[in-house]
Amino acid sequence: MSNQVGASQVNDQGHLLIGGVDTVDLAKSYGTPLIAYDTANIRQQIRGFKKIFDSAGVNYQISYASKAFATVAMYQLINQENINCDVVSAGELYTAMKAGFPMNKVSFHGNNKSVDELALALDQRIGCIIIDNFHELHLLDQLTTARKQHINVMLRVTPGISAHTHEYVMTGQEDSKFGFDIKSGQADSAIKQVLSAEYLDPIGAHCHIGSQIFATEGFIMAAQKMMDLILKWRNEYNFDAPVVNLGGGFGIRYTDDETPLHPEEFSQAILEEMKKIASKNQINLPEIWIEPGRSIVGNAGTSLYTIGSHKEIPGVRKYVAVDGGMGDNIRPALYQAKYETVLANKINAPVTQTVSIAGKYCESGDMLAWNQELPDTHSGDILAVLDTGAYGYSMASNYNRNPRPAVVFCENGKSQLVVKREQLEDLTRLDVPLNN
Ligand SMILES: Cc1ncc(COP(=O)(O)O)c(C=O)c1O
Ligand SMILES: N[C@@H](CCCC[NH3+])C(=O)O
Repeated sequence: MSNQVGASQVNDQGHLLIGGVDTVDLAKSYGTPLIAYDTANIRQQIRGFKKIFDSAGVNYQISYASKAFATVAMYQLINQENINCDVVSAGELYTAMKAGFPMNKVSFHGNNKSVDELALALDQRIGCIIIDNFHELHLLDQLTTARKQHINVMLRVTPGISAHTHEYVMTGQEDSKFGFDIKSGQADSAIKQVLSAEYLDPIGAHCHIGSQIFATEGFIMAAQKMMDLILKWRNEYNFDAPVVNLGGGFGIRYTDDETPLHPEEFSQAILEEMKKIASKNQINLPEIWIEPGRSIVGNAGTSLYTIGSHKEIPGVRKYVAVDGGMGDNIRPALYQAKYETVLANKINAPVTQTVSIAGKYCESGDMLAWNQELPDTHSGDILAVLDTGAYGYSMASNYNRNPRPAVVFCENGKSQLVVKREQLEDLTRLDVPLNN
């Protein structure tokens, strides 16, 4: 059994518990594939990020990067925990609206926001638009001028930091599609344009160096670059940026050999560095924003599947196939992401085999996990893939016309369905038959 499952997560029948709920019961009640969240874990992560800033009494915002997992119930939970969120599309913004999330606590990211998306953000009077490029700056200037409507804006800049992570999720390096480049002076031209735009109210600068980052060094370097930038803006353009947003990217443990930092450690490192630079330059500490996504929901989610077929190639490999796969978790296929699995209905049974977990999609690359040490497996057993809470459901697809799974929240021994399982009729809902 994986070290990631503690004794408190197993009941007398040897079944895995999530938020105190028996996963075998969850599979029976809601069917599989099913993504089950331990919502106490989500709350604990959020409170961990807040703790250090709260005890230091500084101004800060935790803005949940909702691309990691965005559903109505999730925005409601985030609101219960009284933090902000960021969205990257009209779809995420709409979901937050449906959840009754306070629009003044939303910021909007994206490297190619459409006119309609910007207009929706303005209609909703959201808290802040994080401008990514000159095209967007121009569009937003035109829109706000036509409406005579002010909006808070931040500039997303690329600080030129290459964080050690998968190249597809690196974003802070110079050669990136995101943000205004600092080195070549784009960030400076952009702030000048914002300062001369009547209805754009600049509140600061944003950067995001990448995702699944394990060390604090990258964030410390980012803090230095961002503070250098706002000091330059202060000296050259007389603009005192009230906010420095250092983005998200805080790494989590997916496998036993990974040892990520706790939210408190990331908050502490960022706060200390920002304070040090502010005091060295004798300026007030700006409000610090961070945007964790994965680290808020990643470890809280578990995907439950029912085992179906087995295939053993003697001397080569044994495949165990489950009733989901790349449609509900594309990460192994896309990033070679690694996960650990347990047999949820026989968690204490002795390990007898090394198997690889195959999905049901028509792709050889549709594998969920390789070389897993598991007890004997039979069709009908429930397999749990651990730590799938971030970028699993939010990147789900209907490939092969498989319906997307249901999602439940579990806390204090109770479960609540928060996303229904897609039905076959949902798959053709948008199809238009030929008319001749
Ligand atoms: C601008 C921005 N902020 C925050 C995040 C959240 O990142 P993570 O889920 O790694 O914390 C991302 C995604 O990488 C992002 O692009
Ligand atoms: N989708 C990625 C993270 C990308 C973050 C978006 N900027 C993942 O699953 O790891």
